[in-house]
Amino acid sequence: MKNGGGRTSRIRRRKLFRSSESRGVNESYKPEFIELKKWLKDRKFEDTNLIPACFPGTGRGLMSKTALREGQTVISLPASCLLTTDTVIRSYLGAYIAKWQPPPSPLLALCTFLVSEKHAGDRSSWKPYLEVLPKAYTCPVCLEPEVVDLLPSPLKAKAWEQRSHVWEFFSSSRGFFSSLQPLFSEAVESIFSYCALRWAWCTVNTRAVYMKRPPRLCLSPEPDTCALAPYLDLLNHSPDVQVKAAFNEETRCYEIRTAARCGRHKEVFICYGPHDNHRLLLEYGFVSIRNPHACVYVSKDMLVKYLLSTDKQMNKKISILEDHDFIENLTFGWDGPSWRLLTALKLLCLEAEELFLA
Ligand SMILES: C[S@@+](CC[C@H](N)C(=O)[O-])C[C@H]1O[C@@H](n2cnc3c(N)ncnc32)[C@H](O)[C@@H]1O
Repeated sequence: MKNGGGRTSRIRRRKLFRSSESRGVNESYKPEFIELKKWLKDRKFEDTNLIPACFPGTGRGLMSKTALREGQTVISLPASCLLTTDTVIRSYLGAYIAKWQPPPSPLLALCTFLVSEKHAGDRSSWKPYLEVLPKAYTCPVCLEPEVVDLLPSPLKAKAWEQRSHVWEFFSSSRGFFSSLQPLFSEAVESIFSYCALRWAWCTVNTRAVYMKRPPRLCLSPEPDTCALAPYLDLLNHSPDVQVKAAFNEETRCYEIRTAARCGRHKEVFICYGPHDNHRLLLEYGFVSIRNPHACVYVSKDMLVKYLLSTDKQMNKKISILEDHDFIENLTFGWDGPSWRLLTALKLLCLEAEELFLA
């Protein structure tokens, strides 16, 4: 048909739409990526099959230059490119960390290094990496309070918890920041401000890869598991892909292997975990449209409102659920109610005599 309303043209349009959905615009010509590639090369990173690109659905990410086979290593980043607590302790901050009591946490060490290097600007040997990091984030801690209040519960409560957690992280670190004054000509309060620390916290939270480091006496005993991996951290999340990601002790590289084939000029994804959209927004500041883990939360208030308003055993039933940690994370997913929700509903629907037998 010539008017474009027929079946063939509908199929063609659908195909075109699908391919344009994943088609990225090459960004490797941008000065910040040219500098980053040079910096990585100096640290023995061998150019990969990937190039930075901007995608209509997911924003900035990495695109395959060639088709990728199943099991192929897509990126292999030498240890010298990774930013870990080892990097921080070996730096000018090491002596100050070693002196400070109680010892700073691994997270505080990483965040302090990021803020300090960002402040150093052109003098920082990490400048090419810092230049490609986002200037701002969209995690709830960065949103206006009025926007946080529009989030659905229980995400709203978790978002407020995140804001107090980051504020507390900042307040409790002020003493340590003061101890760094000899390193700077400006007042540390203006360098290690709340906004600067929040930016560093979001950088680590949204971009770090998992890499377990042995405990160190100069750091607090919290798990030391975060490493910043320049360039590799441009990979976006898809709930549908499977990859193998780990530090290879033999090659001394952090490696990512595909578990399935990937076409040429397609966005290459990794999976950040089987997260629902609440968790993705909270931890990474985005939601995934076709998320198989998406779910709707059913709150205690909703259960009480629709099930129990006339039930004389209501308080007892609710307290049983609370005692057994069954009042939170009750969800409906694509397949219907979760096992937790069904279990809670079964208990809430028991007759009085059944409840005493239970
Ligand atoms: C590890 S970084 C990935 C690279 C990032 N897009 C960038 O430009 O630097 C993680 C961040 O990328 C974004 N992101 C990751 N996967 C996404 C997706 N499927 N859709 C939209 N944004 C995504 C989120 O902002 C997330 O916090």
